[in-house]
Amino acid sequence: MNFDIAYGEFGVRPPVTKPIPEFLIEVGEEGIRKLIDEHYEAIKTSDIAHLFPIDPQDLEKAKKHAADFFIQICGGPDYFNQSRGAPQMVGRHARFRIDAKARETWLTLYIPLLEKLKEDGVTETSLQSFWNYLNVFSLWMVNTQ
Ligand code: HEM
Repeated sequence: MNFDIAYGEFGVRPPVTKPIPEFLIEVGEEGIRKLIDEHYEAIKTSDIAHLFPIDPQDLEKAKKHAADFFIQICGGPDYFNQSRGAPQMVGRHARFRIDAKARETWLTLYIPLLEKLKEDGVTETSLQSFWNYLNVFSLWMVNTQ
């Protein structure tokens, strides 16, 4: 697996490829919810913690919305559209100051979690595809220089 982080020019949104369907098939909806939960838990002690909700109830909501989105983008039911409406991810992130370093932290926190999924038997092809999606789409969320 290649968990290299791509760097782009500020304001440029490279084309994104969705994760392959095998990722959801192998990990399952509950597995994706667990992955997102662990990512948010890891964020709590990182240098991007200040961007995220402190209130436990708000944090649980944030986890649910994010997991709904990832299940949907991985080819599952459209939970996010049903509960939140059109994704409009760039717009939803606009009120947070996300710079290249914040994105790098956000992405890096996924690496040990994906490595753990590999140990659990998820194929490298699926994990690579999910990583590639995160790697490229997270560039879109960088809104601060
Ligand atoms: C692949 C890239 C990303 C995806 C798909 C993604 C997805 C999401 C989704 C679905 C939500 C919930 C939006 C809502 O329901 O209103 C969200 C919220 C949020 N995201 Fe991201 N995100 C990405 C990258 C990032 C990055 C790089 C950062 C910052 C380093 C970030 C910070 C946040 C914050 C602060 C929230 C608000 C949490 C809350 O209060 O609900 N995101 N993101």
